Amino acid sequence: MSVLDSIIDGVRQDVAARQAQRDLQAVKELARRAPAPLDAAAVLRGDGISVIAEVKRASPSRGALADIGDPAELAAAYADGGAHAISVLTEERRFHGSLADLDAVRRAVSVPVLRKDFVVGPYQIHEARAHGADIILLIVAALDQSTLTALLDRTESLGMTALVEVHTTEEADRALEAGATVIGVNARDLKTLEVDRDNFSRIAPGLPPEVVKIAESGVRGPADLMAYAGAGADAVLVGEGLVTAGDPRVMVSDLVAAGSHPSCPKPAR
Ligand SMILES: O=C(O)c1ccccc1NCC(=O)[C@H](O)[C@H](O)COP(=O)(O)O
Repeated sequence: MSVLDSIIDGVRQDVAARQAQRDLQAVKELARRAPAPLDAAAVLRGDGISVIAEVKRASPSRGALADIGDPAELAAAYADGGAHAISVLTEERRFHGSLADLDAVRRAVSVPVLRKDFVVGPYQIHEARAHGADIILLIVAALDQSTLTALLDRTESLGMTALVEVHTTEEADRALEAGATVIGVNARDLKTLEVDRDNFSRIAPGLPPEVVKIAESGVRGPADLMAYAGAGADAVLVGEGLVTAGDPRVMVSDLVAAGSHPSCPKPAR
């Protein structure tokens, strides 16, 4: 079984357990009562290269990454450093995340918040909204085409932004066919877990100019952000580099400064 398949297997079990406690209608009702979502796509396509800073406790490739302490404090430090959005891993078994982390981060920051998980059905989208998320991750490799399209439509019907993640040009074509307007190219191969930053420059130039392009994984400092910017990124998503940094606020601030420097390339629209 591949790493992705085994993660999805656990996620399906965990979603079923939560749904047995609180059914879809109840979660939809909580989502309806949540404050309106922020326009994350507008934030991410703004001036300069946007930085999405991730609350990431552990990963399948590295195991435990850092004792991040209070996720609210970490997220507040990211926002203080100028992060344009915060990503929160909520998958429990391999990333040690939780919906409690999402709640804590939502309360701590006013920038858009991404629920980063392995979405397999509509329940998790309403759940994300109920917990205050503005953005949801949809991984093309984990979804058949009709499910991807239905989940994208469901996300947009709730006023949220779907970040559709691809790893290959074929997946990018599927994302576009489904109607994705915000596409993340992940440098981490989901089979080998190897990070290849050049994956972005192989795929992003083939995406339409109006699509918001996010370079995911492998950013360890401003030079990586600049390289992604040169290949057409509107935004970068950074996890491990930040949670293992001595001072995450300073590292975010260095990334934001690099991404807004006049010498930093920005995609022409
Ligand atoms: O991080 C992993 O090991 C991983 C393994 C399998 C599926 C997804 C995985 N990571 C999720 C992500 O996409 C990253 O958390 C995100 O892009 C940030 O990457 P990084 O800055 O390299 O931590």
